[in-house]
Parts: sequence; structure tokens; C-alpha cells
Amino acid sequence: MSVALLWVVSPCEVSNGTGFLESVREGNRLFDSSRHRNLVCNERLKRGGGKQTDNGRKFSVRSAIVATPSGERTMTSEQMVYDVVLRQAALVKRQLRSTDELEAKPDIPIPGNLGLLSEAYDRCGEVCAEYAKTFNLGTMLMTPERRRAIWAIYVWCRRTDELVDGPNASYITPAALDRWENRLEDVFNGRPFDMLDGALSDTVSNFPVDIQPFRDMIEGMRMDLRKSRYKNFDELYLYCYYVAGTVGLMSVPIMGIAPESKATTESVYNAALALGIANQLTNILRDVGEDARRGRVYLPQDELAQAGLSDEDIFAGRVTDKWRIFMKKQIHRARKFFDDAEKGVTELSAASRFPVWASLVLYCKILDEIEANDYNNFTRRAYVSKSKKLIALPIAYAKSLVPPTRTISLLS
Ligand SMILES: CC(C)=CCC/C(C)=C/CC/C(C)=C/CC/C(C)=C/COP(=O)(O)OP(=O)(O)O
Repeated sequence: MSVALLWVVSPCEVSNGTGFLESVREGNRLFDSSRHRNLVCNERLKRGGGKQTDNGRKFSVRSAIVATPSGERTMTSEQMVYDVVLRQAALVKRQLRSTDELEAKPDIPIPGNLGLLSEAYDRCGEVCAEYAKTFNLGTMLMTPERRRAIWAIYVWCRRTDELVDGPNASYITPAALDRWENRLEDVFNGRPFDMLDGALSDTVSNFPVDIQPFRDMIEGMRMDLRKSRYKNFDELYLYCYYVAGTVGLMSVPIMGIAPESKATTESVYNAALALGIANQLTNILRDVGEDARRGRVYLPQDELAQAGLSDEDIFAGRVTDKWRIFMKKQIHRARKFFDDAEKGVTELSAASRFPVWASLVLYCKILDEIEANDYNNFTRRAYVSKSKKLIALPIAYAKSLVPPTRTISLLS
């Protein structure tokens, strides 16, 4: 069982599988923060974020992405996701107008709870160190406030992912995800359920983080529960946004954009979104065989058909020329998303660039490894060896020293 879940699941809760989320409803809090709650609410109202914390809207906003009553959509997934980008960018701009520079504020003093809060952040750091070693190493260059905020977000994402991918996944129902979303709303309202939520509550009160990407990540988990095929790339793009693009949007308000950057806020968020999509597409291409053994195919069905391939070919795991041609196109697309992301990394605040470059350079290399495996992603797992990682890290460091562009946005 993953460490992240062990921390929040007591033995009796594990026994019935759903107890962990069941207890969310009971509201048996570990983290008493009535003072913290008021401060968070005031903070969000100051930022114009009151709408998000309106109890009346709980669960009415499943996702910013909506369909017509007949289920048809008039916009592409990309256009719809861009609305979330604009919303997050607007939130940051409002914050920037009210402060000279986007820097973390000092801790909110919570007498009696300060020790607990710092313990909560420490635990988040331990999870990050355990599961995201390279990225965690890179975060050591960030300011302590930013580093621990990134940890808190990472832990929430990991716990969310564990709900559908972890040891209790078979007990997870849409209702359980609704309760998890309920708990998320509580986090943003300053009513954290446990210590790890407490760290996130503190983070979202200190940085201009929008709740929508968090809600959308839960929506991605719902999608994973009900769907195992993707008709076309538009559908797959939406899934990738939900489960990974959201992470990019959550991270930039913490990482901060360099004060000297001339790029527009939207373009930097777009690049962050692109990195999430690129990572997820890479993850999908690496795990084709593993996913197929779970009955899942995260590849556009129309493109498979155009290449003369079907699910049967994937379940049979045949590396044919048709498969190689298909894979080349998929890899090419993933690389284009990495290219879009690269333009934005340089615009981040200096200390945040290294962890992002390191993870970008390393994840991108997985695509090279799939090629080196002659596109056999059915029975061979593409991975980047330790020695290749060691070579890549100084390159990432050198890239992180490049300052933002001096001219008005080169980014689209
Ligand atoms: C580019 C700019 C401007 C900012 C960077 C913004 C960030 C941090 C984007 C990164 C988004 C991200 C890390 C998305 C998660 C993608 C992903 C597929 C993670 C895979 O997680 P695991 O499943 O743990 O991976 P492994 O299976 O490879 O261990």
C-alpha cells in the first residue's frame, strides 16, 4: 500500500475499504482550524474567489467543461480547457495587482496548530521525496514556502490518484469521489479534514491557486471509472487535461513567473498545461501493454482504425510495421506538446526552473526509449537509466540558468 494512503487510512477504515471516504462525511477532524478557516475565507474573498467557496454551488460545478443537454459539445476540448487557463491566469493577475511581487506571505499564525502545520508539511515532503525523487531534489532550490506548497499539492494529487489507482481502487464509486470533492471544497473553505489537507488549506490561502483544476482532476478520476476507450484525440486530450494538465495549472501559481518575464500570464499557463499533457501522453505511450492487461486502451480509436489497427492488435501485443507507423505519429504529437512547454519554463521564476527542466528533460527521454525498444511498449517498459539521468541533470541545470525572454511574448 502506498505511503500516502497509509497516513490517512486507519486500520478499521481499511477493513471495509470505503471507510476512508466514509469518514470524510462524518467530519471527524484531526486539524482544528477555526481561526485558519476565517483567514482563508477572508483571503479568498479578497481575491474575488468567493464564488468558489459558496456552499450552494458544491457539486453543481463538477467541471468547468460543459456539454449541451443533448450531450453534444460545440467547442473542442482544447478551447474549453483554455477557459480554465484564462480563469487561473486572471486570478494570478488580480493577486499581482494587489501585491508588488508574487511572493509567499508569512505563515498564518494559528496558536497551538503551528507545530501541527509544520509537521503536516514535513509529511508532505516525505511523500514527495519517496515518490518523486528527482523532482523533489529540484524543489530544494526553491524558497521554503514555495517548496512546501508544491509538496502539499503533490500529496493531494497523489491521494486523488490513489483513489482510482491504489489498493482500495475497487471500492471507489462515483459517490466516493463526490465525497472527496466535498472534502476538497472544505480544504478551500479552510476546513481541512486531516493534517495533509491542512497543509493544502494553508497553501491555497497563501498562493492564488484556483480550485477548478483540483475539481477537474477529480472529474478525470470519474472519467477513468466510466470509460476505457477514447473515440478520438479530442476525447483523449480532455482526459489528459483532467489528470495531468491540471497539475501544471496548480503548480505555476506556486512556482511564480519571473518578475522580468515579458510573456503573458496566459501563455505561461498554457505552457504548463502543455507539459502536463505531454507527460500524460508519454505515460500512456509507455504503458500501452500494462493498460491493455487491465482492459484499457488510452489511444484514439479513430487513429488506430486509420492505421489499420484495432483493440485486438493491442491485446495481442503485436509489434508490426503498422504499429510502428502509428507509434511514430503518437510520439511526434507528444514531442510537440513538450516543445510548447519548453517555451514557458524559461519564464518561470529562477529557482523554479530547475525542477521543471529536470522533469521535462527526463520524461521526454522516455519517448526516446520507446523508439530504442523498437516500439515494443507491450512487453518492454521504457525507462531512463540512472546513467542517462545523471547526464541529463546538468543539462537541465544549464537550461534553468537561461533567463526569460526580453522581448514581448514569444509564446502564443
Ligand atoms: C512548463 C511550465 C511553465 C510550468 C511547469 C508546470 C508543471 C510542474 C507541470 C508538470 C505537470 C505534471 C507533473 C503532470 C503529471 C504528469 C504525469 C503523467 C505524471 C506521472 O506520474 P506517475 O504515474 O507517478 O509517473 P511514473 O509512472 O512515471 O512514476
